[in-house]
Amino acid sequence: MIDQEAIRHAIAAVAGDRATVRIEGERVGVVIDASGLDAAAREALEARVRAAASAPGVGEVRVVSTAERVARALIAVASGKGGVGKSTLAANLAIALSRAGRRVGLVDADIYGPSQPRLMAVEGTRPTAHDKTLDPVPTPYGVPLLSMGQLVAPGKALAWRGPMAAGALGQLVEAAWGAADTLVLDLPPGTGDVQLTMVQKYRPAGAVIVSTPQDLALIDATRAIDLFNTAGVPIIGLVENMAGYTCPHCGETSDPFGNGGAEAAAARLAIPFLGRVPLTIDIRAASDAGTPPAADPDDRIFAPIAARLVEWLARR
Ligand SMILES: Nc1ncnc2c1ncn2[C@@H]1O[C@H](COP(=O)(O)OP(=O)(O)OP(=O)(O)O)[C@@H](O)[C@H]1O
Repeated sequence: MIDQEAIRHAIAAVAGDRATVRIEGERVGVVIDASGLDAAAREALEARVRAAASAPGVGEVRVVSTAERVARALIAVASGKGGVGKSTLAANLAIALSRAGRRVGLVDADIYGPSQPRLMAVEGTRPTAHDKTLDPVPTPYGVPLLSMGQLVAPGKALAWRGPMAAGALGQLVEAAWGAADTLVLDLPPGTGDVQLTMVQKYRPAGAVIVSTPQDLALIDATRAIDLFNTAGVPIIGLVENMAGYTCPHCGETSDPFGNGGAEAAAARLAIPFLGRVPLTIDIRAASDAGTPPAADPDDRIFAPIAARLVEWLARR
């Protein structure tokens, strides 16, 4: 006969209320809640629990720790319509956030035109899977990636209805992201059913709205904001892309669509203005070549926007 009370007492003495104990016959099973412990602390605690459980008469001791759960923030990057540079921004923000110290993964949910594999220089690389869980594809920029484009043939997903797209997105979001604390989510452009289902199902911590100066005039950005308001997702702020044209020859910036419109629009909509990204040939060429400008140590465009996101994440 083993002394169950004594064993429970000994385990509680070393593990407090982290341990859940089950004793059957001469077998002792212990589940340890390892949240907040690093690998070394978890192993040390497991060893102490094992020793405490190994009382006279005990035949077998099994100790398992629940995997450390990482609190992961999902940041949606969205736009009211296509072609405004949402994917470019998502890729560069993911890299800039990583350079700012966050552990970042990038999820490309754009079923209409998944462009992240090209932007992140891993076109043609397929993710592997284990136990039905996808392994994100490493990229040269320290930000692992999973893209709808890696899962389905080009054009196949176009006819998907909201729930199907959200189901596929689930596989990407719930992949083996390991220690990543931030997932940047490149949403499909527009504000239809597909986007709403995705947002409701995977509840991002916050959303970044991308728009061009002319897009703002067309109120597409307002619709994107409405989508998140409907879903109860906070808006982190607005980024103006293709703001002013910087001449590659003389370096001078001109504003064919006027200047300051986005800031005024953000103020009117009562959302923070996160910054402007100029329209430059360099950004286009770098995107096509799979060398995102945010990876450049001299980047002065995306780093300040990422700094505002880091601040927002720390405050929430
Ligand atoms: N600031 C910029 N300067 C120059 N070119 C840019 C800039 N931002 C985006 N582009 C270019 O504009 C095109 C569209 O950008 P991108 O694919 O990022 O837009 P999107 O909003 O994600 O579009 P889609 O709706 O197709 O997903 C790309 O060729 C990209 O390189």
